[in-house]
Amino acid sequence: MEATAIEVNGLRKLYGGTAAVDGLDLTVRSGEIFALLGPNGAGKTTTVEILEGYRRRDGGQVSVLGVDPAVVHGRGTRTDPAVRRWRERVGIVLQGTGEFDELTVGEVVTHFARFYPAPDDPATVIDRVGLSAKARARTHTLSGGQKRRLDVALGIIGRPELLFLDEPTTGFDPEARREFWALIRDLARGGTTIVLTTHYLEEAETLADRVGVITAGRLIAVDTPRELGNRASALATVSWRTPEGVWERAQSATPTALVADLAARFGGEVPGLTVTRPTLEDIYLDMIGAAA
Ligand SMILES: Nc1ncnc2c1ncn2[C@@H]1O[C@H](COP(=O)(O)OP(=O)(O)OP(=O)(O)O)[C@@H](O)[C@H]1O
Repeated sequence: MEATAIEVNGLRKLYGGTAAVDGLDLTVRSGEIFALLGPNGAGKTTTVEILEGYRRRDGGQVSVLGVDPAVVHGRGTRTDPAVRRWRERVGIVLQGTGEFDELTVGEVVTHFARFYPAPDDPATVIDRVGLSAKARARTHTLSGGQKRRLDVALGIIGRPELLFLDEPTTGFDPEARREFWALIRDLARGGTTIVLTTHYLEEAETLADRVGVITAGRLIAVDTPRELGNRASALATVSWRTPEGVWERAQSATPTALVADLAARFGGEVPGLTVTRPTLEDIYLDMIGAAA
């Protein structure tokens, strides 16, 4: 397996002369969960679809599992064994399986399994995405969240090395989202590299080894969720309640010293004490605000 799953240098994509992706550099390591964050229209989907081989690019170098995805656009590539082999190694979670409305969940997953040389067992995959109770239901009868789970099942049935998920948990209820996160972690533990786009900062924080922030077609920051934008060393906010019942708050670079001081002042327990650092969402919003 390559140490680097995805390498992108100077990627450009123009729509009618306007750059939607404008010199984007990106490296995704094999085996990591990488989350792409960015406001609406930043260029996330365009970037991901170029990596998947679904869109052509106008400039830059791209390597996905050691292959330039642009090969899929060449003549006669549908039948080229090397291109087919690459496609089998890359899993994509598409939105919607409309044309299979009349088939059951089990039939659709079994049908997709036939496209792959060494697919997972359809019943196991249906169980993993939490759709066992719906295995015999026609897909047009599924709820929005259940359809999304089916999309995920179709993305992983071929046991891909690299899985792309574009806003995978939109429309999920909180419990379904947590189950989905467990599934993604499980896939990553099994060695699958995962690239996801999301607008849920909690999702990025919980799942991602690293996050990348895209604004205006460029990657402006990459780091672990804990370290992004110097988050780990950002000022902490300490708040507490005075004996008179008034809430106080102070920002501090040395919150431990402040808390020790308060403990001494109160002679023990500090009423209502909390120490917080900026959330990933705070840092992210600052970052895209500054880039705008
Ligand atoms: N087929 C297209 N034709 C013309 N412009 C397009 C096309 N697809 C995307 N764009 C434009 O490219 C820019 C980037 O779009 P993209 O879908 O990549 O953003 P995104 O970061 O995925 O946004 P979102 O978070 O809303 O999904 C936007 O300004 C969009 O209007």
